[in-house]
Amino acid sequence: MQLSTAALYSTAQIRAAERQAIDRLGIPGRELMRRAGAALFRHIRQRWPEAGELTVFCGAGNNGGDGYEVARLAIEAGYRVIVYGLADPERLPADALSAYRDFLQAGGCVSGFEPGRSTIPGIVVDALFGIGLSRPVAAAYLPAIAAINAAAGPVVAVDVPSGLQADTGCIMGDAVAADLTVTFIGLKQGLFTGAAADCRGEVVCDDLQIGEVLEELDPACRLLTGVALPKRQRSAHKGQFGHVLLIGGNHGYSGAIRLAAEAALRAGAGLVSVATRAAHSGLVNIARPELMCRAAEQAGDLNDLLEKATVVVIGPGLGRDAWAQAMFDRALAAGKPSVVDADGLNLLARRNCRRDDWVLTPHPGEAARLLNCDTRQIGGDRYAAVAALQQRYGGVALLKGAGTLIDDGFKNHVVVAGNPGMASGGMGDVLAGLIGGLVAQGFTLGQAALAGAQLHAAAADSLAAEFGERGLLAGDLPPRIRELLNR
Ligand SMILES: NC(=O)C1=CN([C@@H]2O[C@H](COP(=O)(O)OP(=O)(O)OC[C@H]3O[C@@H](n4cnc5c(N)ncnc54)[C@H](O)[C@@H]3O)[C@@H](O)[C@H]2O)[C@H](O)CC1
Ligand SMILES: [K+]
Repeated sequence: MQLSTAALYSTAQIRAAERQAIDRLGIPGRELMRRAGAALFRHIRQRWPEAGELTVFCGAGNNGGDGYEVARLAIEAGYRVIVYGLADPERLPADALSAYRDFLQAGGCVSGFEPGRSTIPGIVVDALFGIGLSRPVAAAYLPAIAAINAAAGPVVAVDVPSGLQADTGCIMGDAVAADLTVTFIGLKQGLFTGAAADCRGEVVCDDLQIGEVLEELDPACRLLTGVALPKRQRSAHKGQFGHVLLIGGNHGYSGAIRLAAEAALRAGAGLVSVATRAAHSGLVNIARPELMCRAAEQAGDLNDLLEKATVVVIGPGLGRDAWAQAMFDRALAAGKPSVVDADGLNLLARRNCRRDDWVLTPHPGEAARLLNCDTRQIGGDRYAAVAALQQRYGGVALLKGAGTLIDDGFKNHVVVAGNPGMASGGMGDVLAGLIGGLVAQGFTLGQAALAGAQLHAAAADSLAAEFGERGLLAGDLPPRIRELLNR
């Protein structure tokens, strides 16, 4: 399996790279800032070649220094430039203070920002905060963020959209919604998960010519951008592609297990069996005769199915009643590689056991139950949450949501594909079945989770591009997944 990925870094790693560049390569911080300003201006001119006006909002740190740099370059290029200083420039840190003084030297001047009165013409540059934002944005800055978001012109975020925490992707009170983020040195992990999807716009990275320093760092995590599955041998037969057993579809939820089972088939599993309520066993394979369907009303009804299964997917439409508990306990006792989703996770939260041979696929609410915390805490730091899930329950933890995270205990990956059209019932069932179908074919749990999450989101993006996001149905995905995984 071929994965296409990009390195993502923590702010601590970016700062370490800056220090290395300064100490080991002998590149002064002020020079790095000059390069940052030049990169910013280059991207602005490339993207908006007709523009001639810039409004720059500068904060109290070196992010603000980058703002003064780009303002100076714009003045020197003949742009009309307005700069709003949200903090006293004379108290800027050294590199930024030097950039500010060069800006004045070039004929620039700083205005005070007056909400509702100050004009914001042309391209808007957000240089309020970068990687230095660590706590909720101070109230004095909120009107400026609101004004930037209300501006008519395109918004360019310097390094990180201000208000977005660069390690967690959490919005610290309010955040700039940028059309373009020009980030420096390396991609920050917080740009690609959680609420960052509403702030980052398009992201371009300029390494400030110190990329060599980053290469020595082990990236905090990796951005998954593509997956390619190996071609099949001509002599292959279905026995080589495993047998998925899906357990779920309690009263009122037969559709969930049906969606998961179809996804397992479309993933390429050799055989797919469904164990569900007797009342549903005749329904689930209507219009999908390839599915084998068995009534299971007590634990013993699973015995022979578990024996034959390569992988078990437990949870879609399972419910939490006595039947669900019996199915869950029996399935776990079989000790087969498993994908645990939906109510399977809610039952697991009651037991809190740890294994190495399962993939857990919670959404934030299920993750909160598994970690006995509040859903807000999950959103507050999704990276910490997925790591906590993996450490506590073992195996592979996959935390769904914008910027799905996958932690296999060794490496953390982020899936940047996906869109709000996926916020509809059954999407999780399809993902669970897809991952099960990939495990059945011999991919490791980690590979199946990564490829499943990527293919699932990429299929949703492909369909949304063709038909729009609203009205995208979980059942639309399996055929498109099949197309993508054969490319
Ligand atoms: N040579 C270099 O260091 C380079 C830095 N680059 C740019 O610098 C920023 C990081 O700068 P830093 O000064 O560390 O922090 P920030 O400017 O991001 O912001 C911190 C600044 O804002 C104040 N602050 C922090 N949190 C809050 C808050 N919640 N409310 C209000 N004010 C807050 C804090 O006191 C500081 O004054 C990096 O992102 C790059 O843009 C260059 O790009 C490369 C060279
Ligand atoms: K910024």
